[in-house]
Amino acid sequence: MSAQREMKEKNPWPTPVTIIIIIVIGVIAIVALVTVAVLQNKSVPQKYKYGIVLDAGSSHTALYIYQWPAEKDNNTGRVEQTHSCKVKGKGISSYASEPWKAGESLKECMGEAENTVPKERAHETPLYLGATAGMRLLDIVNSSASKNVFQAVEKALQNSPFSYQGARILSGQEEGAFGWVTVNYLDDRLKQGLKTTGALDLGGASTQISFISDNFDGSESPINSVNFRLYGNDYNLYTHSFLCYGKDQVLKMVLANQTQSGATTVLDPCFHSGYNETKNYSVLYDSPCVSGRKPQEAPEKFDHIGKGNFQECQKAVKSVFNFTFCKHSRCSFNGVFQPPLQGPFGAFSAYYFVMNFLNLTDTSMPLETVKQKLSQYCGTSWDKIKRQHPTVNVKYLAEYCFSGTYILTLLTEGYDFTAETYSNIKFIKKIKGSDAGWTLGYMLNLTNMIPAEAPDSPPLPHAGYVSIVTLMTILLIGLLLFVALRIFWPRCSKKTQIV
Ligand SMILES: O=P(O)(O)OP(=O)(O)OP(=O)(O)OC[C@H]1O[C@@H](n2cnc3c(O)ncnc32)[C@H](O)[C@@H]1O
Repeated sequence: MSAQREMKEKNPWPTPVTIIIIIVIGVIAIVALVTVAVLQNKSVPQKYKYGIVLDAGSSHTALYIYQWPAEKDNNTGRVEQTHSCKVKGKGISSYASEPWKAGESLKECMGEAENTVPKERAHETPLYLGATAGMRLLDIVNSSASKNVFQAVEKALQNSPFSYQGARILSGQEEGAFGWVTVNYLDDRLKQGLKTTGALDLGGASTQISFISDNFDGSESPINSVNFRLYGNDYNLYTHSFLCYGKDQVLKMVLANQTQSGATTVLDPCFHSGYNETKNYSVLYDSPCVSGRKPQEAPEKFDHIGKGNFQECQKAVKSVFNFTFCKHSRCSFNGVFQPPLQGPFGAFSAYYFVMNFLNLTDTSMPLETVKQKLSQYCGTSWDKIKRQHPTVNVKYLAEYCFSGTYILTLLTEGYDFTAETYSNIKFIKKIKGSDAGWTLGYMLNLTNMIPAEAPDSPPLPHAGYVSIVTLMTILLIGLLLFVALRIFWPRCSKKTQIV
């Protein structure tokens, strides 16, 4: 009896039971923590928000749908293109005489947008339409026709389930700057504050060049300067848009230069030998880029006959650039200021379509070789070209010699890329699944998706945080168990000895 009392005084708890309880609690805690960690890190179905931009270009309209993670609205989620749709037919500016058709033309792509954006998101999905050089030109020659086209387009878009935010003509400066934002956003250069890529955009009616130059602070030519503060970095961008220097308008200008005498036959070095089409003077001179030069005594039609000569084509193309006047320290052409070229460049839209067709996107190829290959292509007969490419749109096919020659002339003579700096250009269509062009930059700007300051980011990602808490708790429980065993185990041993 006294021995039993002594034992109870020395060892007041039922030691093995306590240990078992501690172990069970410890195991339950570990299982609970691991379960929480696993569940927290399990991917849940992503919810997205959407934005839609219609690019109403001179040659055609395209619709782009962008998406970004819904819970990352605070400017940290990545915006990506999820769908695009090419509107059938020509650009909206071609509907000047029957504006209602401009609205009608958008219906099919708007239908695709309704099928892509989840119904419950539609009412909060912003929808924008931006028109570029085609509408800029129409606005110059016939501003009331331009207004009518916009009215028709607005009517069609207002009837959509999306949150329509308006349709307007972008300035050339905006087109250049937003193209630059798109390229650098998609390359993750803005968020990380990396050196930026310049943007070269070739459309049907205008062309843009935009880049950051250490030698440009905007003071020499303020109209070419756009200032941005993005993710905490300041950018002073040089940008210029050349209206009428898109490839369709330059083709008109080159042909206009060759038809000044009002000839009935034009032997054109930029078209393949064997090419022969009868064309209308009125169609050739219907644009404000050439209309002032229409010969007075022009017949109704002319025979456009190909000669297929690259060197002569280069001369013909060069005639549309004016290098004779420059009131600045340096100019590209037509008296437009341009600082020295700097950095890598992404060249997209028609730059890519044309160079890709010609198999000339590899800019590590010496410039001379590129010219030789193009010269060979231009010298190929029209019959052979058609036979080699039976599925390619004949209008494009007939123009690739001219278009390639224009691109090389614009880059080298116009912008001053040399044999050395030509390799700084990369011909691109898409970056990480999104088309290169002004539309994404435009939407990012209008939805304030790029903050001026770098957003505060947590020191650890969520998964890392959960893992560390789990690890620390396991270590703590282990330590507790260890201490408990150290305290109680000797007593247990002693107890057996006593008993
Ligand atoms: O910016 P603007 O000047 O308004 O023009 P756009 O928006 O219509 O210009 P795009 O980038 O859509 O197209 C540029 C040009 O490339 C032409 N184009 C489109 N696809 C092409 C292809 O596969 N091959 C050759 N040319 C193509 C198109 O007709 C235009 O002349």
